[in-house]
Amino acid sequence: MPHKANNNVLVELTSVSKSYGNLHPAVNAVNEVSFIVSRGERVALLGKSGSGKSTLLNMIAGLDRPTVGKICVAGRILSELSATAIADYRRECVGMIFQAYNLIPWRTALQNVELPMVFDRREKAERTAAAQEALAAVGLTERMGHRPSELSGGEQQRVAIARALMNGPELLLADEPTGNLDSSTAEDILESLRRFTENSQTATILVTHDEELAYRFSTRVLHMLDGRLDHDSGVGDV
Ligand SMILES: Nc1ncnc2c1ncn2[C@@H]1O[C@H](COP(=O)(O)OP(=O)(O)OP(=O)(O)O)[C@@H](O)[C@H]1O
Repeated sequence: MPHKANNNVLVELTSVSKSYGNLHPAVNAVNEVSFIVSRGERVALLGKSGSGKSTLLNMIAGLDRPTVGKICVAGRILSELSATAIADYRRECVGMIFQAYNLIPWRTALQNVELPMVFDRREKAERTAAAQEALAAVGLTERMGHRPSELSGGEQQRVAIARALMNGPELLLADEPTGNLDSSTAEDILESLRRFTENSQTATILVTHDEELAYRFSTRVLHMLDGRLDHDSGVGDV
């Protein structure tokens, strides 16, 4: 029977490994990892410090390349893309959020959110309106003119979410996004991320070492251990 393509598959990793062979002894940060993420899923990558979570996320983001193995996202095989095509992939397909927010300190919230649209064909006024709408969606209408140092940690992370969603990504990647936040602010942030996957054409992969958070947030938890995928549990399986 001919193989039937599953249009729901957004991310597919096949035997992905990453080693830092120039070090002695060589470090196998990620070892033979394979998994599929379908549209509509919220997946947590859970593991202890050093288990390879960030390395894996960065490879899916196109920030780093596997030593061996294949990563396919939204029909693009990342290892076959040129540097320009990887930049297009990152801009068109991926939104990324980090624990440290990574906002530009001398720019306002609005300017930070407008930033990913610099290559956009839209008029400046249209881009500003889109950024205002994104900030309103995360509840920051009153804070648009503030710089990061004038915002709380939770507000800064919401600006980072608005920025990550600005180009309409299919895949949202979040690396310990609530690591610096108190629990109630963290819950607000997770709620914003959950809303993203309400549109079933998208998916989120969230890296965390916090087991409770992983199960609370996601529909599926991938356990990493020493660079390997230890097990894969649907929420409700445990
Ligand atoms: N650029 C690098 N050069 C050499 N080794 C690296 C590099 N980046 C990561 N590693 C090593 O790869 C392994 C996995 O690191 P990684 O940051 O992916 O783990 P992690 O699970 O995200 O950890 P944490 O939760 O502490 O961020 C670690 O042993 C780390 O020391």
